[in-house]
Amino acid sequence: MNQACLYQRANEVQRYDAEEILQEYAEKFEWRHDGLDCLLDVGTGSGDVLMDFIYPIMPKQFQSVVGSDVSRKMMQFAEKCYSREKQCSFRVLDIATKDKLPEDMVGGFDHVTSFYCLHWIQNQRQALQNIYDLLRPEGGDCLLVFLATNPVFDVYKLLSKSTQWSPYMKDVHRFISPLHYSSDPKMEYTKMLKETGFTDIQVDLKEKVYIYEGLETLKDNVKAVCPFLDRIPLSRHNAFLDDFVNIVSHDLDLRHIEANGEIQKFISPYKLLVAYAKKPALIENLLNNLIISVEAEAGEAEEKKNIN
Ligand SMILES: C[S@@+](CC[C@H](N)C(=O)[O-])C[C@H]1O[C@@H](n2cnc3c(N)ncnc32)[C@H](O)[C@@H]1O
Ligand SMILES: CC(C)=CCC/C(C)=C/CC/C(C)=C/C(=O)O
Repeated sequence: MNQACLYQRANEVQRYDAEEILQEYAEKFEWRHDGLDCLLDVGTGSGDVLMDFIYPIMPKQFQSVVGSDVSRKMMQFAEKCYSREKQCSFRVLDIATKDKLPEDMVGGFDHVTSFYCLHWIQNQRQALQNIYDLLRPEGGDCLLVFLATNPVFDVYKLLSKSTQWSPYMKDVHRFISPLHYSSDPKMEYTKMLKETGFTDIQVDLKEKVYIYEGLETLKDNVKAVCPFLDRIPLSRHNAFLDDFVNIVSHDLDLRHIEANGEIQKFISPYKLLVAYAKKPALIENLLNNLIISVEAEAGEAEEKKNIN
């Protein structure tokens, strides 16, 4: 991710989706009876999505809203912009960490949200386990929104094969959504949520299209999120972006030129995965596990009976 201010200026599609998803799913959150809810947002970035769309839906006397991100620069930027807001703080946190989570965060949240972050992570199971552990032992819920597929990943793949850019993109697979090539992202993610211990799972896969109005709009969005630009000498950025646009236009055929031949639009068909799930209360979880093991034993006994 590149400069927080650049990202905040070029995140229209992320903002649009966050606002739309929260309008549809906010009512699913199970707020605490005492209203003293704590929410953690994962992959908060520059903070405007958290503060403009999530912060306003918190209960009146909520206890805390914590933005988190693996990028220290993003958290410093968000801190500078929003630290005056009540009960709001920002933490550096790698949601895919295999290390121990910060002790003061484990089991500390009633709700975890994440918007346009989890497709940056290959180890989805580790991220889900960490999200599960960050929720309270007495239960909580999460709303996770990220890209299952996006043409940008196909562009990255093609660019990584070119002699010019391959030296900077040898690890391109790290930046392609782990569900981009999945035949059934919804089933795959539902299975991962179940295996992590989540219940009341609702996973939706939303087919969407975003239209980038003009070449500079597209290039600004690429500059804001493309992880390879930081590795390429500044003097070659324009060449990279031109090759990016050429692939979009000619290889993927996603450019539309208006009749007058001047205005270019770039069409981005993508699939957004939206997952809501609950972490059951400890006792409920124990009962769930007991039911699962009893059912498994019953199944084995039935199989043995049929064999004999
Ligand atoms: C596209 S931005 C999304 C920001 C904001 N949620 C929004 O919707 O505009 C993705 C963010 O995820 C962060 N990110 C990437 N990998 C992460 C990880 N392993 N743990 C936490 N944050 C991560 C990036 O640093 C970046 O700020
Ligand atoms: C036409 C086309 C290929 C558009 C894609 C533009 C673009 C830069 C999409 C970024 C998707 C992404 C990884 C967003 C994010 O993580 O916030």
